[in-house]
Amino acid sequence: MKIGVLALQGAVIEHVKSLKQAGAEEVVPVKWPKDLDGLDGLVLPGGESTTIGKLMNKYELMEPVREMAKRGVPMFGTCAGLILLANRVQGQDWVHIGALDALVDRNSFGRQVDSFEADLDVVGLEGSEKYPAVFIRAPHIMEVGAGVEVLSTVNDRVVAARQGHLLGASFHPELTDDVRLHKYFLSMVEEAKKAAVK
Ligand SMILES: NC(=O)CC[C@H](N)C(=O)O
Repeated sequence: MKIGVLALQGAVIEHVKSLKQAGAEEVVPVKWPKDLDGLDGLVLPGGESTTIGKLMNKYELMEPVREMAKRGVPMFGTCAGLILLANRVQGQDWVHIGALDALVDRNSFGRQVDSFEADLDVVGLEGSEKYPAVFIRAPHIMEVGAGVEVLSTVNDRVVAARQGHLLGASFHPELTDDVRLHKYFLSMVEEAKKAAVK
């Protein structure tokens, strides 16, 4: 299993570590289109979505990543990565990858609480302990399409969701020691691989 982490800006090394801890055999940083070759899954880290989007265009990664999403390669977008993955962004007339059927609102938790932690119930994770989530100038999901499963909410706001091979979270799972969400993503990658073999 080979997982890529988009490495243009943001929390890259932390995702690499978490993925390895969660059991990924090979994790590679993605900077150039050739780095996408042979990936079984791709993580889109947090940072600043406008900047990452611009860099994806500059490094000619946007089109191939869109194609991969269409082909069913599993992708996990966290924070800015969720914004990159969404097919609608509130108040913005453009999208980036545009794959996850969701309307996302940027920086939606207000200035005074730009960063906070919350213990969440997340559907599909191992065990019954709450998941410690770190939110940094985080987006939230305002609406989801019919094929999207809501995995977690904070104050009635959707902060994690899945649509088949696509996973998105408002928070930063790579900044905690709890790697259950990364494990969950790896299980999606396994599923996709099995489906492809059949
Ligand atoms: N921590 C983050 O990734 C913040 C996301 C950032 N506020 C954006 O809109 O892109």
